[in-house]
Amino acid sequence: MVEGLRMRYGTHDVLREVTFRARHGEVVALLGPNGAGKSTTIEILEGFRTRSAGRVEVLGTDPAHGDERWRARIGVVLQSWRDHGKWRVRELLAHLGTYYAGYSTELIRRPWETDELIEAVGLSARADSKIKTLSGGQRRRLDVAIGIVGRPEVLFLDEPTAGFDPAARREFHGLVRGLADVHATTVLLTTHDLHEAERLADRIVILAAGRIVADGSAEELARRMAGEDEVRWMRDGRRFETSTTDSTRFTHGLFREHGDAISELEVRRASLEDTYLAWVRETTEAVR
Ligand SMILES: Nc1ncnc2c1ncn2[C@@H]1O[C@H](COP(=O)(O)OP(=O)(O)OP(=O)(O)O)[C@@H](O)[C@H]1O
Repeated sequence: MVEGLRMRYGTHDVLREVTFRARHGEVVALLGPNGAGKSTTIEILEGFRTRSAGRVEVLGTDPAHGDERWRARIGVVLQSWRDHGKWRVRELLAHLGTYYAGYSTELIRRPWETDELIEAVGLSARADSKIKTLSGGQRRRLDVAIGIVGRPEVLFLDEPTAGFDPAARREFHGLVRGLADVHATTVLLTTHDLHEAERLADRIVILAAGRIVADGSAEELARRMAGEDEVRWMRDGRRFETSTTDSTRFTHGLFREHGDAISELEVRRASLEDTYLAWVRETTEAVR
């Protein structure tokens, strides 16, 4: 839960009145362009940054005052573990898991059993490999395994698929969906990619220039983001152009009125991406 969150660096407001909520077991994508404030938001929720104002709660606790028990319930996927190249996958995960052993609850046994975890992230074939020999995609899976070894109730992923090829991206989406659907993990991830957010998230929160521009399911946003189509045509040797939210109705009217006099009709539908980019542009210009 985030309410009226603000973050200021010096005189620069990076987050202004940011408010949103993630429900239990939901995948929420924080979507926005570079510099929108996504990482800042996620780092405040992880307890790694101190906010300037507003209310924030993760699992009922203010992250600024989260104790070890709270931290054991949170998973954070950081950048790759480059320092542990000589460790083997199973070895590292078993070792990191020991930190969580004292934090089991009646419902959740911590840590995740090492081989089960390795299988869940699709690394069984590499369980005995040294980390430095993993491919980029496999390394990212290991990063996720490290983030979830304590069976977190909430998982934070900051741009998890940056640098992935399309196949690796799709597999990764399956992994994240599985965590939410099978293990009821609440997931908050950041991305620049509208299509990724649409495919993966139950809810999309669009952030631009430190403000929330929109918040809803992909379908809700698609409905709200139905922007204006462009219609072009020729009549009596003249070129016409208009924008309309209902191009079908408009062209019906056009033919009813002018019939055969219409030629070279063109309809260009606004894509979700056009509207997303327009919203981001408007917000960014408004705060300048
Ligand atoms: N420690 C800091 N000191 C001053 N300004 C900062 C600091 N950290 C971030 N900023 C500024 O805050 C703004 C938001 O940055 P943030 O990293 O949260 O954006 P982002 O949406 O995650 O962007 P990206 O997609 O590029 O990672 C940027 O203008 C950035 O320059």
